[in-house]
Amino acid sequence: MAPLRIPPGRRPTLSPTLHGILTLLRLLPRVNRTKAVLGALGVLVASVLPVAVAVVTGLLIGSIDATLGAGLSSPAGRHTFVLLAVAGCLVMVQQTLAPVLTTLGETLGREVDRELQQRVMAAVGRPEGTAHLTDPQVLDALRVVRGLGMTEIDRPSQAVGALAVVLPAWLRAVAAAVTLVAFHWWVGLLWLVTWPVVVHVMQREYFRVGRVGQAGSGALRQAEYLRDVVLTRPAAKEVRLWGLLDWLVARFELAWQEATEPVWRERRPRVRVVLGATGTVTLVNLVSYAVLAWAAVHHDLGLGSVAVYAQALALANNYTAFDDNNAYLSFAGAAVPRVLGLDASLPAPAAVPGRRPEALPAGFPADRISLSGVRFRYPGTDREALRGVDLDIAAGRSLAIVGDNGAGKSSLVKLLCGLHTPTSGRIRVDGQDLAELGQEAWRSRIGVLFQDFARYHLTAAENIGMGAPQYAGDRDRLREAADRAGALALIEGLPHGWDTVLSPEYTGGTDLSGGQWQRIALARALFAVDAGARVLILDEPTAALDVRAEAEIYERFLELTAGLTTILISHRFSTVRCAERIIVLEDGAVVEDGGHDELLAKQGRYAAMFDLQAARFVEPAHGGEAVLEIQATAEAGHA
Ligand SMILES: Nc1ncnc2c1ncn2[C@@H]1O[C@H](COP(=O)(O)OP(=O)(O)OP(=O)(O)O)[C@@H](O)[C@H]1O
Repeated sequence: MAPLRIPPGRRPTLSPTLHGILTLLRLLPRVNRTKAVLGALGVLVASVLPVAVAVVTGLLIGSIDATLGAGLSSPAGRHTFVLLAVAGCLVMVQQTLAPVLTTLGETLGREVDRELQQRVMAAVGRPEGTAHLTDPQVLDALRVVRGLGMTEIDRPSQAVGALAVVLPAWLRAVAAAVTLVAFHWWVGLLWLVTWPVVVHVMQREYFRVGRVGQAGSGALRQAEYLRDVVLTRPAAKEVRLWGLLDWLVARFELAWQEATEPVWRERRPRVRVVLGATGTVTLVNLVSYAVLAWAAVHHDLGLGSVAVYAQALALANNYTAFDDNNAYLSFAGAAVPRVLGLDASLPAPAAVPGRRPEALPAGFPADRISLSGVRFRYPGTDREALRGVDLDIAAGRSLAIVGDNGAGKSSLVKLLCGLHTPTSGRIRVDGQDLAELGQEAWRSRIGVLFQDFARYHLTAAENIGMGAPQYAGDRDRLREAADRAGALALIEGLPHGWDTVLSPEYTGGTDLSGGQWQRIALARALFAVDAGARVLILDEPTAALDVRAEAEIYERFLELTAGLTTILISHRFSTVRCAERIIVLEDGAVVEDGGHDELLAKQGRYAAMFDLQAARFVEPAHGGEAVLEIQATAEAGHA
């Protein structure tokens, strides 16, 4: 099926920014009509008010001369007082309106975020196929929606942007306050004290709200996860097959509300603080304007001075504490220490006591890897994944680990790779404690194919080259590793060969089958071996391979692993039996240890598992004879 294309739509005749603003404005009444109407009225009043203040202030200045001539109780004097009262009222309304408008904009903005995400989820879920989920144009559009999460306001970059606006405003206000000191020292001082206090109170309030928002980030992440289940490929087939779309959209809304409700609940008491803060500013304004008027009326000031101080007062009011930028500053302020705290709590390798980061000798490990009394519990869990493992792994030999699901096989591998440290017990490599080896040097000695290996949305060359980035540009080495993993023909047959991006989500990219991906991942591990790794760890290396590929690996196992310390994990006994030595892990402990024939002869756990698997390949005769057939196969296996 051809990928869907987003229709280009009507070409905007206006600038893209203006076009976007108009589109958003059209959307607002559909999201919340009441808030949209209130917002429109608020914007109108807030735009007109400063003009009105300027006009009234001008009239006020102009009226003073007449008042001076006719006296305070004359009609001209009363006119001046009326103008003064009107100017004061207008400033008061202006100050109160700003935070109300900010809050309204924020709440409406959140609703727009939710609405857009729900719309996109519904749209992306609508087509029967999934091809559009690999269309770069569609994905580019989806990425914009992904950026609509609440975490946007936690971004330090927002704080930087806010500083660029807030700092000049603060400085202007300080300069204005200093100018007012020349009028009356205490008026200037009043402004110099009032605004920092108001800013501090408001910042504390924003910070508190920001922290509440961050506390809900778990629920928000779940909302984002549910949204992404619909928007991305991995679950796209199941979403359609089981008709999950409506359920996912409803669950998204629940999680979204769970994340955002506490924030809005917490914001309510803020009204008290906001009113207190704006009330204080209003009072300081009233006192300042009254003193200024008094001075003007009593000839203490010339007209020019009055105008200057009046402008200074207006400027002092620019020292804003209530707008979005202030909120961004404090929300990001709450996020930054959190990030720094996390950074500080994760020690750099050099901080591990006793670690010797020096290079390892060539051929390391040359003797053995020894585990003694190794116990391991994943952080935050009660159950032990490994319960006292004692094991000597001879260098240059192959060891297979078998066991039921959850027995601890992959956990053991993670410990050997140094990705986790044992809760107790020790791992030594050629006699040196693994914890004290330089981790970078140790990991360069390991080539690993994880069970859940990564499928990088990068080129075939990069996917393999990542096994040893220092040689990633060496095509001959890459070819050799790919050849040994049985991936060379596959790569050379790709549309752009080695430069093909292994993801259909990019132009010219392509996806691979599970088995093909496994060959790429095996090539990556072998590439690391070619670059000097001496330990090869293969966790389920043939699980997704076809019969022929598996047989190939089986036949070439000795050649592939020659001279290496190989640790093989597999549920496929045809692969396991290639290893020179096999251990059985059960519930986090080694319960059997020996060669394939030895363990079969033992008739223990290994033999039982082997027999069970071998029996599946035997055509059962009819009814009760099947059991006899299994037994016969088991015996044949032992022979
Ligand atoms: N990241 C993790 N966090 C917490 N517990 C984990 C984690 N990974 C594994 N476990 C638990 O540790 C135990 C051992 O898991 P492990 O993956 O080592 O088993 P396994 O033998 O490799 O299983 P399988 O054959 O299914 O791959 C299991 O009980 C599992 O639930």
